[in-house]
Amino acid sequence: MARRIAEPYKIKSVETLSMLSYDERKESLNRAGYNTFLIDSADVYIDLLTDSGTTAMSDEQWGALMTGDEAYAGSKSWKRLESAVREVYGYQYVLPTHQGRGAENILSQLKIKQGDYVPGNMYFTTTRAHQEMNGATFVDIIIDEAHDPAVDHPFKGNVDIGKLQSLIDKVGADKIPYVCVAVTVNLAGGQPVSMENLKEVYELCKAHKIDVMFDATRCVENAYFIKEREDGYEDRTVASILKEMMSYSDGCTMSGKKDCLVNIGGFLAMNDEELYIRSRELVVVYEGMPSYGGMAGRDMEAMAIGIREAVDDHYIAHRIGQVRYLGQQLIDANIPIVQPIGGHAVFLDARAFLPHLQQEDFPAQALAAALYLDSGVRSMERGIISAGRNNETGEHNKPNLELVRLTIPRRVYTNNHMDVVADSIIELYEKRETICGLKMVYEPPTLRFFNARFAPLSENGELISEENRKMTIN
Ligand SMILES: Cc1ncc(COP(=O)(O)O)c(C=O)c1O
Ligand SMILES: N[C@@H](Cc1ccc(O)cc1)C(=O)O
Repeated sequence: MARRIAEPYKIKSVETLSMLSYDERKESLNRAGYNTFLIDSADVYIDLLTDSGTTAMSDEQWGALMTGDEAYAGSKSWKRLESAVREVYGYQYVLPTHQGRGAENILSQLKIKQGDYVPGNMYFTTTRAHQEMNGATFVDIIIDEAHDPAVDHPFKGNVDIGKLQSLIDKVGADKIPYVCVAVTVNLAGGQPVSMENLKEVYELCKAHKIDVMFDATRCVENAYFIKEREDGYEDRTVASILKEMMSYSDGCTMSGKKDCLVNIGGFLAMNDEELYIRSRELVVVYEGMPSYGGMAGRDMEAMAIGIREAVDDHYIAHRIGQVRYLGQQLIDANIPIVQPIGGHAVFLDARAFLPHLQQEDFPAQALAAALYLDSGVRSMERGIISAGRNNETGEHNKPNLELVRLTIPRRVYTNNHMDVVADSIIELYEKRETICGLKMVYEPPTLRFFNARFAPLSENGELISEENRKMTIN
């Protein structure tokens, strides 16, 4: 029998969870326009909206907050953060930003010219928004398998080298300022990229003098999958695998709110001195001095420690193990989820869960709302709403993946919480045909998923027919 792994930490401080009744949850969902982004956190029982900034910090991180150097210039805390990034990721130059999109903004402004193309292994919302705002067209070069939730592939985040080569042949290397490789791929289901693929992409790009910039947001999780799944890496530490991964890139943008184990922060890193000098100019304009970049000294202290804690082999094994613990319960109950289970989240396949709904009825949005109603568990739509509209035609973009993301915060919940989530989803699946679709009643022009509002399509205005409301908690 495989031995089970327990949390590699013990709990020192706790936060009480709120447990609303069905009627209270219904009211809250109504107020939020059936959009889980708009539900008050005080009304949420188990919050799986995101793994971003929701990490529980360690006692060492909390302790280090007191040592933060809040100097406007030349902060000691910045020096400690810079050393951690250099040591753990291996890049030469580092600039702090308030979070990941601060780094994306600067990179996109400096590298992209009107009419350029930025290939990437599936889009991410904020990343693509910055690329497009600077005049580029995003081109998806992920392998086809990534668009099929049911296909099993150990490295579903891989770049399709053929697609990248065709784009270079078609538009020319001088129209491609950089290739953006996400490790892991959030919207594909937290799927990793293999070391072999990273090497191939880097070699092809170098042959055409194209830069490779990683979206390193969940790079430690990616390194762990390489250790587990790729020949020759099983005996290596995650730290050494991570460093090798990063050597196949020219720089990265980083949202520290994920794999740096902090609640806020980010950075832009690179090896090219000229790009660094130009980026430093923009950091001053958008973020602050290059020795704090939108972060307090104490935040930089916490991040320097988090960067090192994240590459602890016990931490990362438990982290991925907990996501898998939830996913496996759903697989065992025949619930359709994206397979294999990814690094930061379990993704429900809403189309297969609610086959009676059309994609225009927003099945993933409806399922996320129904899950909240059933048990107070908050998740996030990652489907047609997140994909937005086509800039030219104004039509909805219709992604193949219509998913509900159950994102597990780092070091926050126990496996008992995962059991509660699994029970609720399994019960919802049993009464799935009683869940109706939604119509959008308010649509913001950009990143609409954050603030859009919806209403149930049923005649009586109920999302789940009342007689079927079976509560996990009340
Ligand atoms: C893959 C990925 N890239 C970039 C970002 C942007 O980071 P931030 O939220 O810190 O701006 C996020 C999360 O938002 C992300 O998940
Ligand atoms: N990156 C974070 C926060 C976020 C969520 C949705 C977005 O589209 C953009 C940002 C996440 O994936 O959860």
